Amino acid sequence: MDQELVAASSAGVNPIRSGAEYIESLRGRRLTVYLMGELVDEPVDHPMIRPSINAVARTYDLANEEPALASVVSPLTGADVNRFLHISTSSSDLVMQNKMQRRLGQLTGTCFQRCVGMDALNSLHSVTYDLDRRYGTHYHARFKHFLTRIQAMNLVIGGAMTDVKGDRSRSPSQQSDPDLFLHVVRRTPEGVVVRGAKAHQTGCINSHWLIVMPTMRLEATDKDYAIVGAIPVDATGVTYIYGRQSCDTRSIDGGDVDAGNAQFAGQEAMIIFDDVFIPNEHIFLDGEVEFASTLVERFTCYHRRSYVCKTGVGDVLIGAAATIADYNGVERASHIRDKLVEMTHLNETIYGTGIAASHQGTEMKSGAFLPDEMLANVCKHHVTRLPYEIGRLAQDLAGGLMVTLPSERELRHEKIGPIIEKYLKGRPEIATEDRIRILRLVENMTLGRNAVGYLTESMHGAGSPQAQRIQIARSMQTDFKKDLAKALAGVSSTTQAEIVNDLSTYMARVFAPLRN
Ligand SMILES: Cc1cc2nc3c(=O)[nH]c(=O)nc-3n(C[C@H](O)[C@H](O)[C@H](O)COP(=O)(O)OP(=O)(O)OC[C@H]3O[C@@H](n4cnc5c(N)ncnc54)[C@H](O)[C@@H]3O)c2cc1C
Repeated sequence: MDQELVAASSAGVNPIRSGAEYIESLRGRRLTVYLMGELVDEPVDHPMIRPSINAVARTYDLANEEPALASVVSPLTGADVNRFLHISTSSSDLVMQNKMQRRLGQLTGTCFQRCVGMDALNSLHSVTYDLDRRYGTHYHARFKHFLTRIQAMNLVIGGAMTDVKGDRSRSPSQQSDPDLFLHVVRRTPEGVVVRGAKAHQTGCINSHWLIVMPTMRLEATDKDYAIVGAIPVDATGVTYIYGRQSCDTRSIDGGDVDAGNAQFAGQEAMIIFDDVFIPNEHIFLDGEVEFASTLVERFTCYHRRSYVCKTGVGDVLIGAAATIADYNGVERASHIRDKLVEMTHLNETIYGTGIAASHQGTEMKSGAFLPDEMLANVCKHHVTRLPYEIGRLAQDLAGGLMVTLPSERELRHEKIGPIIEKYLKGRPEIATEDRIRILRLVENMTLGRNAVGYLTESMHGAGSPQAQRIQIARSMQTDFKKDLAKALAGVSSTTQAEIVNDLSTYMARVFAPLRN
């Protein structure tokens, strides 16, 4: 076995052959992991982390249970390797990746955390090759050597691309704090030292190695940010700050009902790289700024009338989305403004149908007025859909941080708090805590406790969507509409005047004279 690689990754001395062996390979690594304001002693045994480890373990077991689906003969080792570590060399390979992904989704019902790594490996294969051809460098051979060893040991790779990014309107070298994108701070003959932070990192604590990559197109002034390298998960200087997921503490409440899926879960954490050394043999791009975009491009791919109440809630959500765009420094971007216009358009569509239902109310014999039945049902039917789209757009504007933020305990933590303050900064003049508060509000309204009212209650309150469709079908006067069409097309002898005289039910309300 490759003792150097084993030592560097703290995995066992033999290749990992099963999910159980994979779980054992993660023990005793002495990672620095903060969760809910405390250092985690052994992530493998933590009840909030373990379901995510179980999901990765399933990728190993599937390779044994269905080898044709989840393993493949590697041209690098000549042996069977897990498909997540294989470089696709045919469209069939790519198709088989998708089939394996679909199956694992069926088996775990969650994110099994290995796709970013797989996609990073596949994109780096061609990027390092093209780099060498352009510059006469030797990245491709290095990369293949690294991958061969990873395949032989059957390890998990995490793909660390997304930087914390600070003010989104500024490039890496224009940020008020240079560490808001991972960059090289020192060079030695043996390698480079990097500093920065990567956000939303899927399965990073469950991996053996991380591959850090630039997150966006870079300019000549961003040369030190153009760095791709492999880092063992337990490298000196690496700290993990675990993300909170909505309802995550249900896994420590006892029982296995309320968690919904007690066995499997995803995992995201923020990774702090505090002067981490990468030796030359694990560097796959260094300074070739124009290849950053090549890498990124190759890597990358929503109550009837009274439910107008939801438009008030929607106003708050639109305000939160506009605020986070402001805090991120992107408020003037045309697509951000357009999404705010779209959110407002959808919100006012609910209001418009609701207020029209009331406006077109009819007097009952008691003297009381009844809202228009058709329009009230159309309003509620919109409510079963449009808040979801408004929420989707709010999540779009919020960014992924709303679901991967560390807890308030980390924010208040003596040691980790200042790191959170530094790395979760958006526009420099905005307090990090204010940015976090708005992101938590969007999370609360679209995924947390108040999503109960804004989303699921909108779906089912005052009747589930089908109840409105039945009412709409009853009032939609299709025969009247057919007659209109037939008269104009000349296939009927009924005149327009005769049809107009036949107005009834909903159409009678539509054309009723307005009363002052
Ligand atoms: C659950 C989850 C798992 C993830 N796993 C991984 C992982 O394993 N590895 C990894 O590297 N990344 C991972 N990501 C990160 C993912 O790629 C990012 O969330 C995504 O790229 C968006 O970045 P952001 O979250 O920083 O949002 P932001 O960049 O803050 O975007 C918020 C909004 O601002 C807009 N915006 C941003 N910048 C600009 C600009 N300059 N001009 C105009 N508009 C702009 C965006 O279009 C969006 O509408 C994960 C994310 C999530 C939510």
